[in-house]
Amino acid sequence: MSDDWSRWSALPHLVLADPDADAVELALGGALTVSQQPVVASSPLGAVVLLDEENTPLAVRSESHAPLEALRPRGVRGGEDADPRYRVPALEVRTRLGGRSVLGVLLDDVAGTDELERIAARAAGADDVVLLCLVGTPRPSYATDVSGAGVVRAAVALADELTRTAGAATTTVAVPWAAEAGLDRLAWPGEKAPSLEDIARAYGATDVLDLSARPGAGRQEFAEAVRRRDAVLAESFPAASARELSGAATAGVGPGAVVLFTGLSGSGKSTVAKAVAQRLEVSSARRVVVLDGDEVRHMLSAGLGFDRESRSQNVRRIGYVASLVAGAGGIALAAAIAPYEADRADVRHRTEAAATFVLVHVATPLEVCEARDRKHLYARARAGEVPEFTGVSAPYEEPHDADLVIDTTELDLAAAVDAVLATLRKAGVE
Ligand SMILES: Nc1ncnc2c1ncn2[C@@H]1O[C@H](COP(=O)(O)OS(=O)(=O)O)[C@@H](OP(=O)(O)O)[C@H]1O
Ligand SMILES: Nc1ncnc2c1ncn2[C@@H]1O[C@H](COP(=O)(O)OP(=O)(O)O)[C@@H](O)[C@H]1O
Repeated sequence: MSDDWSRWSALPHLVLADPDADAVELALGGALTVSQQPVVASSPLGAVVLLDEENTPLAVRSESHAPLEALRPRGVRGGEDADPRYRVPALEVRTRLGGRSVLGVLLDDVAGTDELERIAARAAGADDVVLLCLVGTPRPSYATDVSGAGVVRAAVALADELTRTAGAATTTVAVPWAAEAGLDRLAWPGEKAPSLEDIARAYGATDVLDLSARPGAGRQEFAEAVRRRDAVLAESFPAASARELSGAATAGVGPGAVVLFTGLSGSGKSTVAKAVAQRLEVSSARRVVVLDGDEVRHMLSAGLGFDRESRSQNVRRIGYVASLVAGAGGIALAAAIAPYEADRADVRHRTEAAATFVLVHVATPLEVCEARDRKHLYARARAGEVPEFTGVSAPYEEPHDADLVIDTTELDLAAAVDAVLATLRKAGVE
């Protein structure tokens, strides 16, 4: 990893769309050969710093065809699929399994019983099975209702069962790639793009079973059952009755909640919000949406700056969308600096008209946020390169109405998540 920020910060920056950021992570993890360094189609020639959509610097390329150099530990991005227990780089998995006979199974959806049987049959004689879950973007069109994190969770449970029944040690790995992103993205023009099988071999597989890119028999039956259910609801019930019936069968009843995480840049808002989302996906029947300030600024608030008026608009827009999600029964986890009391109050009032509002102050001290300086913004703000930077040259109005205050210096991530979930439960949201 290169820590020499002054060397690369002056280079042109390129924010990558998710499939390109996946390609970069795959390359940094050692899943591609040197000639298959990802192209990142729109990349300018020459030296460039590559960032993900959250503006986190991922890698630097010192000249057009030079290999990428990681700027993040192991090149791993954030996000709900990025649980470090499973998001292990190809090289590390390959090294761990070196010299053994390994069945690599490519999965991009939850496996059915029929697929489990195919894996067990093919695994006979193998020392190891690696379940390679393709968690990249976009999700395959037939499986968009299960998230990458969901596929990993189901595979972990499957791995335990396979280890017992097939007798081969089974591990699960989240692979930052989506078959639908197009393998051509992974090689320079004129170079040979790798196949999915090549990628599986880069993770140490000596035999490959590809179950991706098509729904299994059970999955097709399930889709058919859902279609039938929807048809019965439409034909045999008036709309209002159908809504109640399907709502009772699939989701939490009644309005949901907005959780607004406010605090300085680097305090831990996104990390805690995303971890809470991951836990709620398992424990709650409600749909969960994360609105991350940094990401929102690419779309909903594109073009807005960091002066008081722009921040105010940004936070109120986030609050508006979040309150719609909550009014529809979902849980919106919004992470934004939201430095002004008046804007936070606006979000509270808007939400409380239809749902529950919880304010979480992520009160990690400025010195700690500045020491973390994940995006090197504090250093640049101190150098006068980033004007109006919260905590340095722009104010942060401490909240007096927080439902929960957490300092991520004192609380580790799991404890912070527990505290947020307990606060939600206390507010009556499960
Ligand atoms: N001047 C200035 N001040 C504060 N932050 C800055 C600034 N310029 C860019 N950034 C980056 O933008 C992210 C904060 O955006 P938010 O939408 O959360 O801010 S706000 O609520 O509108 O104040 C923040 O991301 P996080 O670190 O995730 O908080 C910064 O990466
Ligand atoms: N207990 C903790 N909770 C959350 N983040 C933590 C914790 N300890 C260390 N960190 C680190 O602090 C940084 C917080 O960054 P981020 O979540 O993007 O903050 P924000 O969204 O507030 O800017 C991450 O690099 C994260 O790994």
